[in-house]
Amino acid sequence: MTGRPTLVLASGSPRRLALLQQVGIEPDVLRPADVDEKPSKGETPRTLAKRLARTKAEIALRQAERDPETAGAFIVTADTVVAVGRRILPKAEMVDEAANCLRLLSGRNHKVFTSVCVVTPTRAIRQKLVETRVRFKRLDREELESYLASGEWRGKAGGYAIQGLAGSFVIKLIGSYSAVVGLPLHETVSMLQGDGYPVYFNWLSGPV
Ligand SMILES: Cc1cn([C@H]2C[C@H](O)[C@@H](COP(=O)(O)OP(=O)(O)OP(=O)(O)O)O2)c(=O)[nH]c1=O
Repeated sequence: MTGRPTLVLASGSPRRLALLQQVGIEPDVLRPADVDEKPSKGETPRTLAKRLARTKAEIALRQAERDPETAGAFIVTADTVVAVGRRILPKAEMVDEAANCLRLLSGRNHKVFTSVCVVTPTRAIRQKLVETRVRFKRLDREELESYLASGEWRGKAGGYAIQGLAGSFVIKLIGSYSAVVGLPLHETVSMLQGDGYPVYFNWLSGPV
């Protein structure tokens, strides 16, 4: 027993776990919620991020209620979508997809939409959407090829990870850095805290 409510992080993203841990929050259970991430016809990037974060929350809630360890637990889910205008970039799994993404992002502004849901012990679903504008430098062939060779783009929305090598591509960012990595920390913490999760509990025992 930890003396605090149970927290489920319904995500398979190691980045989301690391972000929560960065602010002293240690999920008790990691249980990814699998959803079909394909955009619906005509769906905007913003609507897609909101829909997927919410669907993950609904699935995670159903799973949580079937397990006595997690019934009534806090649940956190999120979804990150990268877009150039209305065009939604894929979560790059193949090198060609990543190359196409990076060519689109090179020398331009793009937007990263991250939506986060918190399911409360009373089973209310709170949700926020964070929009961040990112400007990339122009990437020449050598930069592009070296980045593709690094493999850091794999499994990342838009084919890059700002927390790694691609951090050097960013000229300007307006919004939330943590939201680009995958979880907006300010919004997540304020929702958890607003519903009574003791966010500062672990801070009291010194450096994390
Ligand atoms: C843009 C960007 C995305 N990403 C990652 C965060 C997410 O893991 C991923 C976006 O895909 P998501 O579908 O949001 O998340 P996921 O499938 O990886 O994890 P889960 O649904 O289980 O929570 O891209 C970075 O790590 N850095 C970045 O700079």
